[in-house]
Amino acid sequence: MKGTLEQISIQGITGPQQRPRQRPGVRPGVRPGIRPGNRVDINSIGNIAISGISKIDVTPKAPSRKVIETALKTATVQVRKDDRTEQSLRKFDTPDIQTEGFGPHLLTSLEAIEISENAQVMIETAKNAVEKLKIDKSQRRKVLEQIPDSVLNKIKKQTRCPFGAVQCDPTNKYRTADGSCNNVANPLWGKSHTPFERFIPSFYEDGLDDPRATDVFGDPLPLARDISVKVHTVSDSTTQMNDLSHFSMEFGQFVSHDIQMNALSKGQYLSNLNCCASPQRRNCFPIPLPTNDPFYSTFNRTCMNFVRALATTNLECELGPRQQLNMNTHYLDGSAVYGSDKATADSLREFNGGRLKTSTNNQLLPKDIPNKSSCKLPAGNPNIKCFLAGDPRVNQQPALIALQTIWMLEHNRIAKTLEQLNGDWVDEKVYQETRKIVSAMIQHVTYNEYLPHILGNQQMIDLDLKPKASGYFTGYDPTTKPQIRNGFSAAAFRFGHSMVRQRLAYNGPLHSNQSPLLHNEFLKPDKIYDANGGISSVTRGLYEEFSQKVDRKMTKELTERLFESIHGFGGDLAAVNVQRGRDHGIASYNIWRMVCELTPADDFTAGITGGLEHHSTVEALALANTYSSPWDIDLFTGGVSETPIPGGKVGPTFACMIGLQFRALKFGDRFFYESNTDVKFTPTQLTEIKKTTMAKIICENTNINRIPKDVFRKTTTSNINPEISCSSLPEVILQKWKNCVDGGWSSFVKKNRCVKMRVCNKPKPNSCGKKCVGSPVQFTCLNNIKTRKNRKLPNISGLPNIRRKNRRG
Ligand code: HEM
Ligand SMILES: [Ca+2]
Repeated sequence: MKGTLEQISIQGITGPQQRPRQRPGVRPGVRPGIRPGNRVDINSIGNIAISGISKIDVTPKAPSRKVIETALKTATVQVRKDDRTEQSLRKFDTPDIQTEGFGPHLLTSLEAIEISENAQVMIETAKNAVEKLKIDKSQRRKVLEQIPDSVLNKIKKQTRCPFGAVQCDPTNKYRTADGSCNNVANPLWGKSHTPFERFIPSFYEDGLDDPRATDVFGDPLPLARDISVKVHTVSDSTTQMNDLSHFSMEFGQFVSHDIQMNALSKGQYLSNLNCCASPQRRNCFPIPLPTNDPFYSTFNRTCMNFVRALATTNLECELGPRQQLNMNTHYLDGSAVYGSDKATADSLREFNGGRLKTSTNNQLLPKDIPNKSSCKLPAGNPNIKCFLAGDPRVNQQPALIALQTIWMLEHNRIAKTLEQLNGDWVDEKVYQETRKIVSAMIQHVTYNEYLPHILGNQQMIDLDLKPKASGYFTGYDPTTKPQIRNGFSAAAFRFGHSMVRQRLAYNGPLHSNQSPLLHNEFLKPDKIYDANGGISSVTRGLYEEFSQKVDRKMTKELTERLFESIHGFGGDLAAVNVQRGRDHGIASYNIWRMVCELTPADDFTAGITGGLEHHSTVEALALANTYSSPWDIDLFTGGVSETPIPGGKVGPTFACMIGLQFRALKFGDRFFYESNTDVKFTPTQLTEIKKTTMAKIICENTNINRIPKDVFRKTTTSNINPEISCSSLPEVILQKWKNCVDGGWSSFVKKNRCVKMRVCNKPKPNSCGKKCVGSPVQFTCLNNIKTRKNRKLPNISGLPNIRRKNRRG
């Protein structure tokens, strides 16, 4: 098995100097990889590839302590020098909204920048050490893995590893704001501001840091923009889906914003790097635009800004390849609504009745008065402001604002009811219980409604992703790493970009439709305030329209006009996706096929095993016209252009990667809503949560009163998915949360002079089935009892277990 990967790694991926000039003719027989079902060990998928790839040769010895210490000294000087260069080039930096192509994905936190400052030294140290020993690029990572802990620990101390210990409260029944302490043994797993995990190791040009750049023949890879033009850009309007609604697209983006936000590099004082003006800077990786570019050449543009993601070490702060930082909690935990750290969470709270802050008659998200989120405000209307939510990208476009608003309103609706039901609950209790319910609802809608449409029923069953019709899920596995995987974030889950329509519909075609082009709506909150817009009309527009198919094609609104302020100067999201994959050292498409137990392509022949097996002729041709070898295909490009699997919307490679990620998010989350862990819902509460549908949540929080049962499918006027009355949709009965506090004890009653006992009777029986905590008996007059044996226990009816236990002593 390993031999197979060895061959491929030599021929396909390890470095230009080792690559043959002819096509790699490898046809491995048995492939290591991922099998469906319970045997999947998500954590070890990377190891399969590591063990295979690293056996290329005998691994040279790890650098000695002395080499590493010298490397560290040099690195420290180097990073300081780089810092000075950055200072001197800061004249090129621009503030957010004045930066061409600025979008809220560039809102990097100060915390991320601080983490990266430390990491930069570690990565430079690693590079210096392997260069000093003249270690081949293909073996650098492996060599660094051999460094003994004693040496590593010393370096870690010197460079102050930013991923230090956290204090956990073992009695906390709720998720922490930053996701820490979810996994008791590994409290940092899934915390915000920690690195993305990897399914398989990185594939950097130099083995550690430089973006993937050369093809299997040693020539430069095709330019990201060329790939976008030849594979991803099409004239709009032709590739509608025939079932899923545009709401499916938007929900995907909302889920994406819950589980990940990549920290991108910034210039001095949180301004933006202008990489076209200063490409030599350490985090610049601008996208060249070909002189014959069909669109940008008209505007004489030759370069598109692109900044690298901030560098970090891995969570263990080891000396190794560059990693990237997730600023959000990795868990699917409602962080897009609540925030990914305590300060943000607090800033969004009313601190009254458990509610979240609102604006505009409690109908809209709170306003960002200092305008830190940098959206575009219309002139002459001072009431219109950008919005605030748990995820800073909320203002990116109105459909996202609408969904963010709906979930915030759902929180406040539930909080109000819980407060009414439980007069004795303080603000904190209402907030946390409501947050627990809302996070559970987000998870339920994702696993019950959204994912089956994307992955198809079979993949849901194979990976045990389907919620049970009733009862608990018992598969919580504290050894499963929940973290978002780099390949998922930088490529696979970006499949949703292909579903984006050219136009955003307000009110929907069944109701006086208005459909402006998407680029006109980027960063604009005004329609949300508008009587003709508003969240109801945006939401209706989403389920009354089809989404675009998941295929290689993306609307020109995204590939030519992303966040444009002047026509011709917008961005290209397809090119950015390709460039981001290279920036993160994501392995090429064929490698991921192998990881997923699919046969890699040796040639561009469509539809046959060993060729582009899961591509149609037209898609294969587009790839053949772009790449010299199928071994070079970028993961985003190769994956998004696969023919969808039966019953799903993405091809087999992305279905595998997305499926495994959501499996990790289910099996590795102690707070997963369906899980039978110490923080579980009561059985009756879980039954209620499972009644949640996205349609009902929309009904509850907008002025929509007729809606299709499945908003992920486009509504029709036939009887396939017709609009029905909101009142006919099942309701989550919040009464099941009434007084759901631990039971209360009666006062102690003395029995037989020595033993006191009490009865669990407040309320009686407890309305949500919770027991009293602690022992019903207490021994107070031990001095009256001669020996334990002699102790006479009272005959407490209904407590047989306790008696037996006490007898055993
Ligand atoms: C109008 C709709 C959308 C727009 C304008 C948009 C725009 C963007 C932008 C500008 C980025 C940052 C790219 C980079 O610098 O690497 C991004 C990242 C991403 N997008 Fe979208 N997107 C949209 C919808 C979606 C949808 C529907 C999905 C998934 C179903 C999705 C998934 C992702 C993912 C996974 C990332 C990487 C996130 C990260 O690592 O921070 N996006 N998107
Ligand atoms: Ca999260």
